[in-house]
Amino acid sequence: MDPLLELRNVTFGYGRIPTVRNISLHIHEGQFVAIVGPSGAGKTTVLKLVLGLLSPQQGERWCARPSLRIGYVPQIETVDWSFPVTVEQVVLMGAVRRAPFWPWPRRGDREQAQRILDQLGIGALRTRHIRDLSGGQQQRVFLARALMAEPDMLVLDEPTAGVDMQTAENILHLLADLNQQGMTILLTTHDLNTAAAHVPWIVCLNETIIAQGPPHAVFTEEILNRTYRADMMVIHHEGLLIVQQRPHPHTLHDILPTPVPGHPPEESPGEE
Ligand SMILES: Nc1ncnc2c1ncn2[C@@H]1O[C@H](COP(=O)(O)OP(=O)(O)OP(=O)(O)O)[C@@H](O)[C@H]1O
Repeated sequence: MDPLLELRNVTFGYGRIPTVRNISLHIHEGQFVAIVGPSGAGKTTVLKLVLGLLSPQQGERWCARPSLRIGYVPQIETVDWSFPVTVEQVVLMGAVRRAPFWPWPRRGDREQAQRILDQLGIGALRTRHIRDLSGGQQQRVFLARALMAEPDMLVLDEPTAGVDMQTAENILHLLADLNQQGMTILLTTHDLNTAAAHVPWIVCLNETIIAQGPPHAVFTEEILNRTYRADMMVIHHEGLLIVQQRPHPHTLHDILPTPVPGHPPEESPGEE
């Protein structure tokens, strides 16, 4: 089967030096893919190449059809919150994109927005101001906006950034459910453990693709060390894969005070 979208040996740089090199990525219909890698590895850059917001300097972006609709969920940190809008207004912006010549929401659109919000577990927040929501709730609102446009594929930049572990788990679970219903999903994340538990195809990126495959195949110490250029540790526990950076003994030694025998450590100033 042909992929829905492909990057073919793509190289791109913002300046003269390439930011990402020789990226070959196939996204097939119904796939659920996570790009992982350290800060500055080029994850967002690859998403922008997939979205067509950046053009390859070498290689090419190939789409199965020109009408392919991609729903984009940006990093919530990049959104300007001073704009006074309600949850429903944000979600309805997705419908405007779908029918750009009809700027007013139709009753059917309102009902669809409510259905999507209910599906994402935030139906009760419809009239709330977006600024007053938690990070996890805001993330769902932007996911709802993307779904409102009835996309063929969802692209999410760091959907679990800035939320607690439980919320991150819920968001990934929700995306896994959408994928089960047939949605093609590509995301970036720093959260290796949640990705290992929920995402069936992982792309390890650091300027170029170091490896890609199912979590058990790519989350090895060798591949992670090359991806993160750090000493990574992989633990298999009760069927789960747990990834952690190995604590550096010198760092710990530098941080902790050396205890003097016979003298209890002093209490830090300012603490009651
Ligand atoms: N618009 C831009 N102009 C110039 N350089 C940029 C621009 N956007 C990103 N870069 C640089 O390109 C490199 C890759 O950035 P990118 O945002 O793709 O990384 P990332 O893996 O998504 O990082 P993070 O995990 O921190 O979000 C970084 O060194 C960054 O400073």
